[in-house]
Amino acid sequence: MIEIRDLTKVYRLNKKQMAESHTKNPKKTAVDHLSLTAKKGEIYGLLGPNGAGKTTTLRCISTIIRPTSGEIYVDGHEVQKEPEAVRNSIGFLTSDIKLDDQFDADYMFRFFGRLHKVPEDVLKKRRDELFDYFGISEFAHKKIKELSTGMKQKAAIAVSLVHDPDIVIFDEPTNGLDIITARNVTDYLKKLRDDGKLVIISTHIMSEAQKLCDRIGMIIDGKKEAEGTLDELLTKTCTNDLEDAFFQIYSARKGVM
Ligand SMILES: Nc1ncnc2c1ncn2[C@@H]1O[C@H](COP(=O)(O)OP(=O)(O)OP(=O)(O)O)[C@@H](O)[C@H]1O
Repeated sequence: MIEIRDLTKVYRLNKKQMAESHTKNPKKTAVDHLSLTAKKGEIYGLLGPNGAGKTTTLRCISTIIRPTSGEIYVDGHEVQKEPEAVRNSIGFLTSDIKLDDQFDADYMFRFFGRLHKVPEDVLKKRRDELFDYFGISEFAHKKIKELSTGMKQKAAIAVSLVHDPDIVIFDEPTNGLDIITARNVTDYLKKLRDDGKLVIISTHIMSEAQKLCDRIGMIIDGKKEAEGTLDELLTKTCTNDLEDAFFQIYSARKGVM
């Protein structure tokens, strides 16, 4: 289970970032008093526009960055107090963690498996299963730098799952993938959910959230503006699809459109 209580993350901007953002304020609040709970056996989607604070939230859960305030519990372990225990129970995929270009997928998989202390026989079984499923075997010995975007993403997904984590946190998992590979990935996320794991993803693709997620949290300007199952969100907004529901919530928040 993941429980976020009143999470706030404020970035300190350098001069260049301030100039790029056309602001004189050196502080940027990326996540603003956000609370949510996600449980095993569900796919929870963080849905929001660019810059809403989705990646920042996932990076705080995954112990990559420290919250400014608030608490996050991952299977009962608080991320700042017990980061090791948190890292052991999660698999994290994000575009800013890249596999080393000089190595191949097979090497990276085994390297991270050993880092997570996965026994050799289990590691081989996991490798066979994941490489088969994602069709990685045929390029397992090519250097990462020689792989296409989709191949890299598939390899990164397999590596993030090497230790069979109970909680899978994927930041925009289908980013850059063609529809066949994207379907492959979302089907695997459903399988993980059906195996009783908690899957939490971020996305700005409405159709993906609509089809994949059991519950959705809509994030705008770092705040959770709505949360529920697809049916609950459609009922709440009197709409027929998630895109319309999102626009309604977005315009209520921004006072536009
Ligand atoms: N390291 C950083 N330093 C300063 N500001 C940052 C940093 N990382 C993110 N931000 C800012 O925080 C806000 C939230 O960014 P974040 O990446 O969490 O959004 P997001 O919802 O994941 O967006 P996207 O869908 O575009 O990936 C944005 O305004 C972004 O510019």
